[in-house]
Amino acid sequence: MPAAPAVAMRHIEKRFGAVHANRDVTLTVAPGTVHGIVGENGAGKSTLMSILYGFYQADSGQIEIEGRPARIEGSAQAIALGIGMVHQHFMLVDTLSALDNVMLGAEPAWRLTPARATVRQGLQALMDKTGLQVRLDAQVHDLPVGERQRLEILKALYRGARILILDEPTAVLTPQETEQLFGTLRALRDQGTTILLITHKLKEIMSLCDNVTVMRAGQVVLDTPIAGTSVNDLAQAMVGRLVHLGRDASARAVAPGAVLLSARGLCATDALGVQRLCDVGLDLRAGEIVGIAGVSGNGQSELLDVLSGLQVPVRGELDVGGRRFTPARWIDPHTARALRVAHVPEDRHRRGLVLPFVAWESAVLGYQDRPRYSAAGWMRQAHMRQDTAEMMARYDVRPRQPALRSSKFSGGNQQKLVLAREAATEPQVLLVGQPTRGVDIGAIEFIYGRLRAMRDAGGAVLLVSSELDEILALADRVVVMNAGRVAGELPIDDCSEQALGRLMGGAQ
Ligand SMILES: Nc1ncnc2c1ncn2[C@@H]1O[C@H](COP(=O)(O)OP(=O)(O)OP(=O)(O)O)[C@@H](O)[C@H]1O
Repeated sequence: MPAAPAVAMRHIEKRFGAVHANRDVTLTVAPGTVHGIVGENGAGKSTLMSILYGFYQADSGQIEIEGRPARIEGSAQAIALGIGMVHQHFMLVDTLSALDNVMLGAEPAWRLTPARATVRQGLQALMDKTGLQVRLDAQVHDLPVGERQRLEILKALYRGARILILDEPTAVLTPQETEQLFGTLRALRDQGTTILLITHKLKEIMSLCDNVTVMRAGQVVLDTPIAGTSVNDLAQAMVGRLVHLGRDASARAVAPGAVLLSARGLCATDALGVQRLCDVGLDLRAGEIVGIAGVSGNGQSELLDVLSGLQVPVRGELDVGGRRFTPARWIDPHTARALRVAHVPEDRHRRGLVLPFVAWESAVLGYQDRPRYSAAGWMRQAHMRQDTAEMMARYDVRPRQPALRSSKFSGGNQQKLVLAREAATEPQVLLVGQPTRGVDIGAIEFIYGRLRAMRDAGGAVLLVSSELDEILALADRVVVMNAGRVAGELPIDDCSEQALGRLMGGAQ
């Protein structure tokens, strides 16, 4: 007799007010397999997994775990059933050590906290078995993202997870960290763990998963073994049409025009005084997209921060909008906007939006003192709402509700809202970081179209992305950063993954 499914969710229904997030969803996951869940932003993937983890309760439907009916009313019950979840935004306490993070909340209610030595021993054994290496005594805020994620997985396994849910685990990882994670997940699967993986990266689904479920508008539209499908089939099932994400050869930029932004000799340090940018110079011309490639953490984020006025460099010069800035009087975000320099930040939660604000408030952030939005000290809310509704229609932000809190939109829809806001002022220079992180392929195609349109209208776009495919699809020339310096620059026609990879690794 075949083993019972590790997870069977049947006829799951979930509504949030008017939003029908899950409609009659049935999902069956075989034990010891990696099961992918894909779908557009807002398709209902996170909702379904949150129901499985007890974070939300379904309005109706049944759940069976390893063949037994289960009522999961909270994460404690999910954990008791052997379910673990690694969220997109990690649930760790930054100021505690890795070891303390595992101990926190792991103690059973009926007895005292287990001794540190016992937990340490248990974790060490798990690390040896799974290859998930974490420095247990380091404080979480000192750990790189990949190591924090390993800690989250380790924490779930330590609590006995046999079913592991990962929500877009690679969105924040470098390609190397992604490879490492996949190695671990394959090993865990071979040891019998069942893995549910939400991702927007269809190549990842093809390389890692045994089966995949595609969701669209709250429903399951395809459920298939990987062997019977392809990236194109999945894309078509997700968005209902063919998607083109490659280079758009027919729409190459005309020859670039005047220099719109010029930076020279930028040097910047972080809060601890460590040098992050070292003598970086850059010109952005009208009608070009300049891609900044590099392994994350090599100065790209600091470059965006310095150019957008969020950070003052220790040395360097910036010419933009007919003005020159030096560290004594550096550009600030307000001035940047006045000079038609817009910024789509890498971290939409911390810098792009104010999550408790409703969408129409987030959609005018930074622009609220424009005459259209403020008169004699009063906010002109009607204009803000009206413009937000138009932005939402133009950028297909779903649900189209300007009065919904920003936090209630799915990640991809939040991203579209930020981009819509920054594009609304028709900037001359657009500084954009990780524009499609967590965004579905249909929306990626749309965002690529918007960025190209801004370039074709004579704007200059600086694109920082950790996705090499994205840079190759969009950029007209590519600047590679390594250790805070410009390691080299290549016109797009000379860019191969190998050539870029060499520069990213520090070769000249
Ligand atoms: N707490 C909530 N209150 C109101 N609406 C919600 C809530 N959580 C989710 N939604 C809505 O339910 C729908 C499904 O959202 P969900 O987060 O499950 O999508 P998703 O497929 O995971 O999207 P993404 O890929 O962007 O993360 C969306 O329309 C979302 O706005």
